[in-house]
Amino acid sequence: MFQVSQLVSGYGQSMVLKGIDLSVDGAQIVAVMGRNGMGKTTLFKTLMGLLPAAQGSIQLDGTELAPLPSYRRVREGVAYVPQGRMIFPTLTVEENIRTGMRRRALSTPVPDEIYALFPVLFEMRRRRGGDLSGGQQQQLAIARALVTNPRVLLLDEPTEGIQPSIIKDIARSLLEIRKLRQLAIVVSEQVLSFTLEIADRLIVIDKGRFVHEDRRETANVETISRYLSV
Ligand SMILES: Nc1ncnc2c1ncn2[C@@H]1O[C@H](COP(=O)(O)OP(=O)(O)OP(=O)(O)O)[C@@H](O)[C@H]1O
Repeated sequence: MFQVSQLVSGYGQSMVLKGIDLSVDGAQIVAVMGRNGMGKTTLFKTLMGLLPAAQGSIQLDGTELAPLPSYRRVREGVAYVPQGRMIFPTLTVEENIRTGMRRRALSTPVPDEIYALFPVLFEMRRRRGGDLSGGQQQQLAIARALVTNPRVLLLDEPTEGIQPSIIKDIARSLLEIRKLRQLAIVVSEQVLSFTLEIADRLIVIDKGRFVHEDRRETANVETISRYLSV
C-alpha cells in the first residue's frame, strides 16, 4: 500500500501542500483532480523527492520514503511520468526506454511486454523521440517509467495537449497496465471524462488540500466539475 500522511511542502517559505493524506492499494487507480495551480505537480514532485517534504510521511509497503533521494525512491518502486512528458528528443525511442532500465547495455533487450502494451513504440523504436506525436511521446514516457518495475506509478496530467482519440488509447493502456502489473496508479487530471473511465476514486485538490472524494460509481460529477471550472 502507498500511504501519504499529513504531507506539507512548497517553495521557500510558501507552503503549497497543506497536509495531504492519501492511501492507495495495489491495483487501485486514484485520480487527483484540480485546476491549474492547485498543487498537483507540487504533490508529485514531493512524492518523487524532487521537492523536499517540509512535514509528513510517504510510505510504500511500510518503507518510509520521505528522507530518500529520488533515485532511491525509484528503486523502492515509485515511478513518475512528469507533466509535459520530458522525453529525450534526440535519443531514439528505444534509447529513451532504456534510460529507465537499470541494466542499460545494448545487449539487454527492452522487455517484450512493453512493446506489446505500446505497439506503436515498437514500430517507431529507431525514430527519434522528438519525431513522435504528443500522444506517442506520452506512451513513451509511460513505457520508460514501467521498465523500472514500479509498484506505484505517478502520472501528471497525461492527457494534456493530446487529441481525444489518443486519450482513449492512453486510458486503455493504463487499465491494461493495472491488470498486468497489479500496481497502484495515481494520476492528476483536469479531464473528467478520462478519469471517470479509469479511476476507482476521484479526489479534488483545491489550494493544496484534498477537499472532496468520490468513488467512481457514485461520483458527484456536478461537484467535481464545479471545482474544475471556477
Ligand atoms: N518553482 C516554483 N516556485 C514558487 N512557486 C511555485 C513553483 N512552482 C509552482 N509554484 C506555485 O505553487 C502552486 C501550485 O502549483 P502546481 O504546479 O503544483 O499546480 P498544478 O495543480 O500542478 O497546476 P498546473 O496544471 O498548472 O501545473 C501555484 O500557486 C504555483 O504558482
